[in-house]
Amino acid sequence: MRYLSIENELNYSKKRYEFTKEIEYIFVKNNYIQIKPSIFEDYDNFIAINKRTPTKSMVKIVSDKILVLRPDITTSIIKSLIPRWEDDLVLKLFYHSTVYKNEGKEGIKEIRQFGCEYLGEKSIKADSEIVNMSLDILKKFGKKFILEIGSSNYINGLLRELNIKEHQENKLKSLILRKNKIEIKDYIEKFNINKEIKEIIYNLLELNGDIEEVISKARKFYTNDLMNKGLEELEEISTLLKKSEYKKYTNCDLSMVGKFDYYEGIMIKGYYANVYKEILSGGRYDSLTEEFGKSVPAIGFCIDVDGIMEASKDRS
Ligand SMILES: N[C@@H](Cc1c[nH]c[nH+]1)C(=O)O
Repeated sequence: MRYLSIENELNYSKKRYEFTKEIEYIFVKNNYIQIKPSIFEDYDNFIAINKRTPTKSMVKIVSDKILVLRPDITTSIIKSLIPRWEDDLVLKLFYHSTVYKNEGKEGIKEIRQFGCEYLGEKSIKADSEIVNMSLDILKKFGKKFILEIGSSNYINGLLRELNIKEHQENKLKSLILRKNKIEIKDYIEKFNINKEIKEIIYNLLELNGDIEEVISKARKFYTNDLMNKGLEELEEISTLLKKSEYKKYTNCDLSMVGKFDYYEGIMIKGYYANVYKEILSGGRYDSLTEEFGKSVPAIGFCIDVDGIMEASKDRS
């Protein structure tokens, strides 16, 4: 961010400080404990787990081995806690930290994040708390917002049917992420894919809207076991939302692709009408914990602090 003057920069810092206190308050009120994640990640370990993160976007440091300045805080927390995990532990953690991204000519971007992780709780109780807390935060800082809900199980189950190579799947995911219908169609034309599956992929971007309607629309198409699991998880969330005043601020998007590959279950993304980018993102990621030796239920999300500040210009 470029400031006009020192005075402007200080005003911005002051405002950011006040905002961080307000966000912090929401986590503390819900019994989350603050932690300070490590700034460094082992480069090889990180890319082995997060295959879709472009290596050129990482800020590398050469010491005895190659390290990176953390591109993701969730990976860093899980790597540190899971090897010491004791059965039946339930932890609710939050952090206020920075992730680093190498943007080439534009330089290194420091992205200030707030985030939380709810670990050790498998049941819908955790999913529900995370969805509600993300909506509490979105509501606090702007008038027009939406929480999109997707399912990694649904989309991964669908892509599994294509039987394509990992790099081809990643390419397709990036086209879906950009919601580029024409390119998606052109790309899958090349493969020898069953007609029914092609039909779902062509219609994937339309599987978007009211959660109940989207689930029933998706059920009319072919589904495999993983896709069904995804729809069942969404049904649970949908049942909870029915009773909530927040339902009108939610939307289901079955074409949602997570920023990271570790999601396994529901995914969420939060947007404000007056900010062009995603402000909040997260989801369930139990499988990431298995990479570090133990299967622990895990769900969380992060918020872009500067994005929240931009959105709040519209705050009532
Ligand atoms: N670390 C994720 C957000 C998240 C937290 N917990 C789960 N997901 C991100 O940066 O987008």
